[in-house]
Amino acid sequence: METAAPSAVIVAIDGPSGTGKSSTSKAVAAKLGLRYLDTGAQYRAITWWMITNGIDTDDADAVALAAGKPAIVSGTDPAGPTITVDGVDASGPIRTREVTSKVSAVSAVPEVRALITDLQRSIAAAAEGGIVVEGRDIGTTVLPDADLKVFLTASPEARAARRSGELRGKEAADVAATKEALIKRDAADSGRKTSPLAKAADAVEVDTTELTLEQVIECVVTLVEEKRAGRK
Ligand SMILES: Nc1ncnc2c1ncn2[C@@H]1O[C@H](COP(=O)(O)OP(=O)(O)OP(=O)(O)O)[C@@H](O)[C@H]1O
Ligand SMILES: Nc1ccn([C@H]2C[C@H](O)[C@@H](COP(=O)(O)O)O2)c(=O)n1
Repeated sequence: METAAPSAVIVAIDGPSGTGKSSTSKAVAAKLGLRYLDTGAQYRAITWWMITNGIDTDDADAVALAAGKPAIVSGTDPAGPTITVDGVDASGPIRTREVTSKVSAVSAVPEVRALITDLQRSIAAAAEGGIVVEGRDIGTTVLPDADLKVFLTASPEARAARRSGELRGKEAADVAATKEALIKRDAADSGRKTSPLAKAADAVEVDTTELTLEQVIECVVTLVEEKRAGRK
């Protein structure tokens, strides 16, 4: 595995869905002048490609056979991260309900994980000034030598309320449905055989349930600065 330049700081942020990984990672990267990689977006992108190309996402053999076909490219500017599939902007389509409901099945296929993991490692290695990479298996599998590993958690109620807050004008009943959907997705992501959602043994766990987003960002910035100071 290639490694980034010695001065670069590599930060791995993992955790279940809705714990604040993307918001925190983007803000930390922007504050510290680091690149930013949303690995969930890559799994969503390959899932979207499977759907639009008529591949049955529950057929692991078919998904494995097609996995190498799409070209997925991630832009790592924290002020405007991008994702394209075969040159087409996929940032909108990857956030649909259909993709969200199918992404756990596609991301559980070992051939998909092998390809996307290689892509993630090459992006991290190319980030000369350092990078914040967020996902489910970054600290355990993708970048086990990361300088700092953070595992974000939050109660299912807090996560569902946060997600429902994004859906303007919806009924309160959506909070219950959202909570059920995220618990189901976490169970699938934690239960798969290949690099499941898990906290690395050396990760710092941060429970964000009672914290504002700004407090979480400040906490992670401090952890990165402490690591940097320790390396001098
Ligand atoms: N500490 C917090 N307090 C309140 N709201 C928060 C907090 N952290 C994140 N949020 C909000 O919760 C929502 C989900 O956050 P975000 O997308 O960053 O989570 P995530 O862990 O990346 O989710 P996923 O894994 O599903 O992509 C966003 O609307 C975000 O603004
Ligand atoms: N490192 C990763 C990142 C994501 N996934 C899978 C599992 C998630 O349910 C899905 C979407 O991620 P999100 O956009 O919600 O962060 O992608 C994974 O398996 N490994």
